[in-house]
Amino acid sequence: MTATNLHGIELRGVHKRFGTFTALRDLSLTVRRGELLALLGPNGAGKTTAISLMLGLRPPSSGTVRVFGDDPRHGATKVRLGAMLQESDLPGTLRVSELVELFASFYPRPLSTRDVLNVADLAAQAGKLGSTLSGGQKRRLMFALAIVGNPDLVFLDEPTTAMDTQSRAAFWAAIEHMKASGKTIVLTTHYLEEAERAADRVAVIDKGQLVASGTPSEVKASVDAAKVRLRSDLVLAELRALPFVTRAECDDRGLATLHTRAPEALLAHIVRAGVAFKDLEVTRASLEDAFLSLTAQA
Ligand SMILES: Nc1ncnc2c1ncn2[C@@H]1O[C@H](COP(=O)(O)OP(=O)(O)OP(=O)(O)O)[C@@H](O)[C@H]1O
Repeated sequence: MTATNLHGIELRGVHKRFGTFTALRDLSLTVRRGELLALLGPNGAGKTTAISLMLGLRPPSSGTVRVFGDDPRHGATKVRLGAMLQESDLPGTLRVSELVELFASFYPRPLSTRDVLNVADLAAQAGKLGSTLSGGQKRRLMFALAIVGNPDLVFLDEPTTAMDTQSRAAFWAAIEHMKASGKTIVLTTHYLEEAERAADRVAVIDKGQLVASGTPSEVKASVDAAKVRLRSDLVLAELRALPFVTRAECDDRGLATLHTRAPEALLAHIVRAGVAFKDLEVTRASLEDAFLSLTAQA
């Protein structure tokens, strides 16, 4: 097996232009087999465009896209992929189970309709017409259609939008199950706490460019990852001069906020220097804080 084949997906120097507008700029990204990658970015960042390239729905303007070492537009690769896109029209005259069966017929080794309806929490709606489903049920149906072909690689574009708490829990349980069986999953979401919990790696795209990638912890550590709050006799200039401090503020009641990537080292220095302090509070950045900082949306 070559190094390329070890990758589920490999994008190299990908540009995608729509007329004069550049939606993706020099995007290089790999997704390893069996991992869950969360593609994050503000509205219009280029996430859906990137997914459409990985699915082979569109060619890149330049650069290369490989899925399981091959062009995703090849038929042999296509049948290994499943996708749940943001907008999809379905024939409203077919029942849920009929739609699942129809999609199953496109694939060489599909899952059983019964299993898929159970996994997607849709067993109770099996006899309903597609057009009569609620918004959340429609998302669950789209999920069912994405997985019925038993794909090795699944793309899920904002899968949990419109799902209620119970559907969301069922969805994440299904994802865990798919991960455990070795599937590769790429999803986009605006729910960063979900990405933080479920993703092996995240990639943050802003204005068509990759601005960060790595495990959620690595991405958090790439920004001012923690805030240390305390009261001391140090004045603002002294606080700012402390090692490991990237930024510092002080409110009018003397409570200082020190931004740092190394809260432990900063505190060790403060203690060693014999600085007296009280009201200590250390807060780690969430993935949401890192995202806002990376995409300058704060
Ligand atoms: N077919 C197209 N023709 C022209 N511009 C397009 C086309 N498809 C996408 N774009 C533009 O490319 C940019 C990226 O769009 P894309 O849908 O990939 O963003 P996104 O990150 O998925 O956003 P969202 O979070 O809102 O779904 C946007 O500015 C969009 O208007």
